[in-house]
Amino acid sequence: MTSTAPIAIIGTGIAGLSAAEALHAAGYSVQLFDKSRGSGGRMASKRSDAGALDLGAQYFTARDRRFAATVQQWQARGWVEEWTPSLYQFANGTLNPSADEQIRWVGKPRMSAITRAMLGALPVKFSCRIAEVFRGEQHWHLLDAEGESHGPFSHVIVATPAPQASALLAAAPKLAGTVASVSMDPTWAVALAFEKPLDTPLEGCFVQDDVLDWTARNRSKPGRDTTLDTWVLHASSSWSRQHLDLSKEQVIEHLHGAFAEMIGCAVPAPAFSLAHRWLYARPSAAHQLGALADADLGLYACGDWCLSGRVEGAWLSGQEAARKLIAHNQ
Ligand SMILES: Cc1cc2nc3c(=O)[nH]c(=O)nc-3n(C[C@H](O)[C@H](O)[C@H](O)COP(=O)(O)OP(=O)(O)OC[C@H]3O[C@@H](n4cnc5c(N)ncnc54)[C@H](O)[C@@H]3O)c2cc1C
Ligand SMILES: NC(=O)C1=CC=CN([C@@H]2O[C@H](COP(=O)(O)OP(=O)(O)OC[C@H]3O[C@@H](n4cnc5c(N)ncnc54)[C@H](O)[C@@H]3O)[C@@H](O)[C@H]2O)C1
Repeated sequence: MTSTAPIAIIGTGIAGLSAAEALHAAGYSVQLFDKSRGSGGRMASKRSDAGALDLGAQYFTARDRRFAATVQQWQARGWVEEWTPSLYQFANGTLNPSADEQIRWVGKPRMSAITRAMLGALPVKFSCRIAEVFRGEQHWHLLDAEGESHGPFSHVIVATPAPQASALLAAAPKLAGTVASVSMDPTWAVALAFEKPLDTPLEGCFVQDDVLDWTARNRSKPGRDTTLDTWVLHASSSWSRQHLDLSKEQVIEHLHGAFAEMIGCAVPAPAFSLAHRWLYARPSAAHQLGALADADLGLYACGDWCLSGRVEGAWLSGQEAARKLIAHNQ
């Protein structure tokens, strides 16, 4: 397809932005869309009375050579820093230190700093939920939830969680079928902030119990607001699924209780609390899809669900979508 129309990218999480960066660097023009008010998706940070809180991705590792090289560049630009928490694990009702040698990265001063910087000056429309992707005679067009049409576009990259991608890929039934077979698990996240620091050295903890999966001292990450002692708690996938429709107040109460039982020090009532439900937090299983493409049509899909369900997998999937698109147009 020869065209000077831009490429539409739906989703400004790390996968969509990874694809956007690669395409922009190769000389293509892109137009991004996101239903949210800002970029980041599951790497977004919530601004709150207790400062910015990382409610989704907590840190990320870089095991792939290409991703590791990119993270080095991010570090050189001041977008990320190593986080070296005092790590614990909680299993069989016992809390134990669990230090390791793994390098863990976080965005600085908040997780969303990475996608904010990647977005730079690329054209984007926020608060724009795309409801339909359809093809005209020569080009693609997008219809948003308000009924407004966007286009023309030469290609479309769908970079949303799999369950949100199915409907957008209806023009390519094979891709839509593959996406429909990917299921994703929810995660309830709760943030608690205490006036007085809790009397514990713990800064990150892998939890194996019925309710929790993970807890972290948000303010132990580099560059965070330290006025209050802020904590982020993640419920396990199974608990989250079983309690999907609980009110936020009830979720806070349950997770606060489980946290107090686990942490081994006095936990007062928090000065501040909030809950957030991630409906599509992580793929139920890892896949080896790379990125999906119907290159003849010009429709692509990428996201963490194509690979590992982690920040690294999402970034790699975005790179793969861009690579496939560029290769087909050479
Ligand atoms: C609670 C939680 C904890 C996690 N912890 C870690 C961790 O510690 N380490 C790690 O490596 N990974 C972690 N992850 C996973 C990591 O956050 C994801 O793998 C990664 O951020 C996914 O990026 P993505 O670009 O594929 O998708 P997303 O970040 O979900 O981006 C998709 C974007 O598409 C937008 N969108 C969706 N539908 C539409 C539509 N119709 N129109 C317009 N826009 C739309 C969304 O608003 C969103 O911005 C965690 C995730 C969660 C939820
Ligand atoms: N809650 C959600 O919705 C999540 C969605 C997607 C990912 N989530 C968590 O992200 C991290 C990232 O995984 P990783 O990059 O492979 O990191 P890791 O630090 O290597 O941890 C992987 C896994 O190994 C166990 N583990 C690692 N280090 C220790 C340790 N020092 N002590 C005990 N156990 C350790 C632990 O089970 C880790 O989960 C990962 O945590 C995803 O769960 C959440």
